[in-house]
Amino acid sequence: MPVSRTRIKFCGLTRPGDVRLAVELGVDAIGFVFAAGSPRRLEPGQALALREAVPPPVAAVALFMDNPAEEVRRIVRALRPDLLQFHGGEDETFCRGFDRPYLKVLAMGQGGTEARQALARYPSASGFLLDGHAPGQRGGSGQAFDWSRAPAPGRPVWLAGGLGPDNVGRAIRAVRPYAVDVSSGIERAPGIKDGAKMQAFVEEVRRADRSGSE
Ligand SMILES: O=C(O)c1ccccc1NCC(=O)[C@H](O)[C@H](O)COP(=O)(O)O
Repeated sequence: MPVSRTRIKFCGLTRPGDVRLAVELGVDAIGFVFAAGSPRRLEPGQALALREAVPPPVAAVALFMDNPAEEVRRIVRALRPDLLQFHGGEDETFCRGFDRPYLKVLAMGQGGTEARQALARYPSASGFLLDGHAPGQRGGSGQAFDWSRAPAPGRPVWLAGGLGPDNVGRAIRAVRPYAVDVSSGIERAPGIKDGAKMQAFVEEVRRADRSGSE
């Protein structure tokens, strides 16, 4: 039986060495944060150097949270990201306005009951990233949610929120997502990734995929 491969996204990288290690470890996507107030937020010049360290087929993901459209346009022009990720109250018209595929984030934390309704509001979304924070909160919070509440939208689910080497195997078995996404679970400080945790996370995802095919 072929092994189904859970894709991996590392998010909130700020250092070239961490990007190089992520690529060597074989992750499928690397997220760069432009959300205001994030300790992982990048300045455009810094982001360009990091983006250039991401070779195809690894996807460079630009991440926003209610950023003004002109700022999103400027970053898309400069970085040429493969995928956008919208974490705030951005509606379908806004999200599809940058000529790039995008993920819409659904906040699944306490009070996040609108997830299922939200699926129908983003018909052009390439997929949905389910995150553990509450609506209106920033991501990168290390908060998990009850995976049994994960919707099955018929489009790729990127599972996030409080994942790490210790629980990502259980998360994969519970949700069978298209991809898993992690930020604080592979860090020693916000934006400062830990190489050993990065490697352990990838190994645990591969282990879960192998056990899923046995
Ligand atoms: O990472 C941030 O600082 C951030 C700030 C504002 C909005 C979103 C943010 N991160 C988005 C991500 O895709 C994170 O990887 C996701 O929320 C999971 O984070 P964690 O629970 O720390 O693994």
